[in-house]
Amino acid sequence: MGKIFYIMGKSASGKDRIYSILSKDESLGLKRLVLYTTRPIRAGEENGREYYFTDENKLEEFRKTNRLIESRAYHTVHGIWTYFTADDGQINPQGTDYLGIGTLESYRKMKEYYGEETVCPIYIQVEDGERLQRALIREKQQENPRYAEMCRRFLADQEDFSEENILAAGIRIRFENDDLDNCVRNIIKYIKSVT
Ligand SMILES: Nc1ncnc2c1ncn2[C@@H]1O[C@H](COP(=O)(O)OP(=O)(O)OP(=O)(O)O)[C@@H](O)[C@H]1O
Repeated sequence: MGKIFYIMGKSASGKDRIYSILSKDESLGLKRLVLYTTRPIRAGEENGREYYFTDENKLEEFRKTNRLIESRAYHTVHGIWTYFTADDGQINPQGTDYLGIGTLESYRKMKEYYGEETVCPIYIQVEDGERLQRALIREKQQENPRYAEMCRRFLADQEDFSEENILAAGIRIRFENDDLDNCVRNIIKYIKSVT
């Protein structure tokens, strides 16, 4: 049985960067699990790489056909953005290992759907001040920086990823992303230890 390695962490903790490095590592051979979102595509993103950028109609289609594994709606300053995982045929954890990104809540639903032994959490953490600084630098590089949304996410993460919620989700191991290379090395070691 293959594993689904599931990356989680607060905003700007480095999930996308780490995901990108791990997905390219041939020695791991992880297949990318691409989620769906209704949020607008950001500069530098590509449809089908970070996410499938889609709309509410597609979400409803998956819901009606019972193929919606999990969905979460964020009430952003730009309207409601929904992120979701759908059983669209891309996941067949028989021998293949997958790599995905999600939240604590979606991790819980993934465990319900695929079984606890299949879904392995990779929780990334960064000191708050450093993380906010990285978020701001990243936002400034956008064509239309969304500073209010950045702040909203920073505050929302404090609750969503409270210590209580992290422990309740059953997350026991955490990977510190102060130095990216070192963090990735530790994650690779972990992945190889469970596959
Ligand atoms: N170890 C590191 N040192 C310095 N900068 C980093 C490090 N890791 C990631 N970054 C940078 O921090 C920013 C946030 O990283 P990234 O976009 O990967 O975070 P994320 O967790 O995917 O965020 P979000 O959930 O908001 O999309 C990026 O500009 C990234 O290049």
